[in-house]
Amino acid sequence: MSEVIEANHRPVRDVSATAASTQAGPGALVIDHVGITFTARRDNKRYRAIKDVSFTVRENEFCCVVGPSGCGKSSLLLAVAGLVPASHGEMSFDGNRIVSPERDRAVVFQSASLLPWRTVIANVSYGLEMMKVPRREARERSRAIVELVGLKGFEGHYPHELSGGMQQRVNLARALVADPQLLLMDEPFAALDAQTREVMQAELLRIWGQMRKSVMFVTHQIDEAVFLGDRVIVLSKGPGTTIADIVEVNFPRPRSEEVKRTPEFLALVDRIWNCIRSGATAQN
Ligand SMILES: Nc1ncnc2c1ncn2[C@@H]1O[C@H](COP(=O)(O)OP(=O)(O)OP(=O)(O)O)[C@@H](O)[C@H]1O
Repeated sequence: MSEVIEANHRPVRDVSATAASTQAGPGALVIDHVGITFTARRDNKRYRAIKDVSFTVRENEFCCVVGPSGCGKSSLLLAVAGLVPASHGEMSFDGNRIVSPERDRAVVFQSASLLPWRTVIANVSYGLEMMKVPRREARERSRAIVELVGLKGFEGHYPHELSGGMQQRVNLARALVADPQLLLMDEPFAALDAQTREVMQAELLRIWGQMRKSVMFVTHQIDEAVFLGDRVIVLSKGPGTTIADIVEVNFPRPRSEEVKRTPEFLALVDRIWNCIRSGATAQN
């Protein structure tokens, strides 16, 4: 749910913005007192999705974002991608202000949206073709990424010949092939069955371990966030979403499924779950 707002709303600044900006090193994503509003077509009024959110994603960090349905997770991710403007606040990546989509940031959505008339390798190389990368180089880079995501041998397959998990691997390869510094993932495994989802979580960690990108990963699944992330940002209930908690996850890497059965893991899941369930409001 979003909140209708007055036309002249101005955000209140507090100490967390300063903290967010100064702790960020090079290669960091800085989200500094960002708010997001939408103008609804139905009544032309402005509705606030995100009220005031500040956090950083450090270079090479795997940062997960969770929160109640409708709290604005996807909107925030789209804003970082440069696809939705912030109504106030600032966002920067690697020191550059975010105002539009750029090649340093790639997005992976829940739906793979592959081009059905193109093979796996042609889907993956499409972005490079658009960037006018020479054909041979584009093919070589695409082959390497297809292998990295575990699809060696399937280069000539068409999307309809692939399982949902394999399609999502292609989707990931499409995002990675242009070598972005920041990967933005919006519920990428939500449409997969539980077993495939677990496989893909492990695969994503393996790939991330090899490529070491910064990742902002939005999910509904708290255990997924704790399993994957170095930190979990917990957003408060909308409307007027802020940050409810920031949870450090210190399990050693590489992580295996076993960690999910440890008391420490379950305690973190519980902490986040209680925070979301209680409809917590801002502490940070
Ligand atoms: N393009 C848009 N126009 C108007 N309102 C929008 C638009 N996109 C999102 N919203 C509103 O902003 C709020 C946040 O939506 P958003 O999809 O970002 O939340 P979410 O936390 O990702 O939700 P979910 O977990 O259910 O996917 C919602 O109230 C939604 O209706």
